[in-house]
Amino acid sequence: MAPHPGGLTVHTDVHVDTEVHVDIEGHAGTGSVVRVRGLTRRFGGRTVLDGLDLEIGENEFVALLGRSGSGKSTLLRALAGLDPDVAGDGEVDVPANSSVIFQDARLLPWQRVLANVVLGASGAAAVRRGQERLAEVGLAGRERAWPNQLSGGEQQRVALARALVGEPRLLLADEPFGALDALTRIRMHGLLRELCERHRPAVLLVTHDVDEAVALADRVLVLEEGRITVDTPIELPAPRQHRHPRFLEHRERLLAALGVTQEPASPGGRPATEETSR
Ligand SMILES: Nc1ncnc2c1ncn2[C@@H]1O[C@H](COP(=O)(O)OP(=O)(O)OP(=O)(O)O)[C@@H](O)[C@H]1O
Repeated sequence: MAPHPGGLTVHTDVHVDTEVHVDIEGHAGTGSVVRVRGLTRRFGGRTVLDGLDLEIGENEFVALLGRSGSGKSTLLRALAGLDPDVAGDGEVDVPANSSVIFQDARLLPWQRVLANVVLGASGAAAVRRGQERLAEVGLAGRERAWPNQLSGGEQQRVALARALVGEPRLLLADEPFGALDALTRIRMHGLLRELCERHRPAVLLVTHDVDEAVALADRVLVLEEGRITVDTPIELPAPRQHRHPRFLEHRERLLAALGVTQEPASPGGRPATEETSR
């Protein structure tokens, strides 16, 4: 993919202990959408990110796992430019055209669904793009609804439509399906993959759900003690079946890396129909 034509360079040198460089630019020639070197984040005396390195390629779907409190959201916030206080002799390079989605949809309650998707943009082209994205997330015909007339899953679909309306090069997602019931979550997995295959952003998905990571990602990372300690490609035939032996192998290895001891597989456990359309 060609470098983003509207690439913009912003240097935010934050002098806390030392300095960190946050470059938001086109990355001509690097082949990476995200490039992080030596990122450190401290809260008081506690070091949460400790000289972390990370690279994400064009169109790559990366999932980030880690125990609770390991710093996943802290990393995502730093990449999203939402944390002015990152410190260290580090570099964070992310594209200017990035989007973020969170566990809660964060829609504006006083704006109708379509206005929430296009957020401030006006004109026929913006409206058409918004309508297209809404149709892609299965909400055609709901453009004039108010957010509180939608279910939690539908609101999250609107958030996804909004995140993709500007064709971002990078989509940052912080536990976007964490608040949804199991069935809705599986449907959203299929939808997210489909949309990512169509719009081709690079994705960093923060999740605590190992199955979600293995079902969706091209690569899974584990964050531990401030650094990426596991970086593993996931190669599985599509559609990904949760009961495929290689799915279970990845799952076991990642659970072990997270320090979770597995119970023996129960025959009546996960339904055989669970799959993700990728
Ligand atoms: N603004 C803040 N002030 C002080 N400490 C913070 C702040 N934000 C995060 N922390 C601390 O940094 C650590 C990492 O938090 P973070 O939310 O990044 O973890 P996480 O891996 O996303 O956790 P979870 O999976 O539970 O959401 C935690 O110990 C948290 O208490």
